[in-house]
Amino acid sequence: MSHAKIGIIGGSGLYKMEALTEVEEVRVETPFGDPSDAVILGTLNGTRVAFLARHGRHHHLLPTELPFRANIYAMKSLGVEYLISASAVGSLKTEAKPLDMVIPDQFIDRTCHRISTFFGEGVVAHVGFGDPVCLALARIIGDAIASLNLTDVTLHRGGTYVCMEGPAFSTKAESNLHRSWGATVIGMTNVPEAKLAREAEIAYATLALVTDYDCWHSDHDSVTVDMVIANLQRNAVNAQKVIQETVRRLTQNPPPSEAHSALKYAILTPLDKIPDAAKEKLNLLLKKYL
Ligand SMILES: CSC[C@H]1O[C@H](OP(=O)(O)O)[C@H](O)[C@@H]1O
Ligand SMILES: Nc1ncnc2[nH]cnc12
Repeated sequence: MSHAKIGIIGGSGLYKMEALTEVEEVRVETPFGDPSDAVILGTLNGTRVAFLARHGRHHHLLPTELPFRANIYAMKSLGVEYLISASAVGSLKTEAKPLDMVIPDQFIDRTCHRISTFFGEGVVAHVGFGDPVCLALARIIGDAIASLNLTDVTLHRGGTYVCMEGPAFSTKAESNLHRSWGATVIGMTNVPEAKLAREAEIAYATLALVTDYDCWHSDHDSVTVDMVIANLQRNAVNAQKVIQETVRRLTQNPPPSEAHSALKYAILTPLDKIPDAAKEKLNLLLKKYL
């Protein structure tokens, strides 16, 4: 059966993992519809991983259109316990330069058209999200970057990722507002994913690849799609090296994660009052508690 403990969601400019061998393409059916694309199962230095192109391999889905629930459910159904998100981000701080890598440890949610929960329809749950990424996984990604001594890349451990709705980029007023909040980077995708991963008890962390200075920096042009993709392409080989090294470290030493028991005290509805339809739809997430 198709199975992988480690999942990777590749964002803008990272549509494929070149180093995968023994590749198997799986179309996963979920109660939440189709994922963004087929999940690519492959082997990375002896470890089976599941890779998904967040916007589809041909980048046909807007951030608002992403089937976040289907994507996370698909990863869960393949057995994923650790999920690495690779994402293009704009920088909100001078010191985080294009080509740098940031491992955020906080998020600010500015989305307004996303469904960011598996719950509802008779079952209520509130997961803890004070630490929105798995700090153990974040540390491993940071250690992987540090060990590679990548030229022209500065690692920033920690930082706040603002998740905006998009698809238009920010205005200068918004960009300066986000800066005044002390945020480090901005993107359009990671918060719904992180919330759903937490509900699915998957440890989630982000490798944020800086592609631009958004639109606030007087010495740099405002962000354009060309700029994002050009810088991401310059960094795609490095990003894949980081993912490979992270997978190697995770395989050698999979850390305990609080995310793996996130639902333990989160479900409010008495189990015997949860409607059968909801129990069936969410069986994959709820079965260990039923
Ligand atoms: C192509 S620029 C805007 C686009 O890039 C980022 O995507 P991802 O997080 O999937 O790498 C950003 O969030 C926007 O979706
Ligand atoms: N400046 C920016 N704003 C939002 N998402 C981005 N992705 C890459 N750069 C971005």
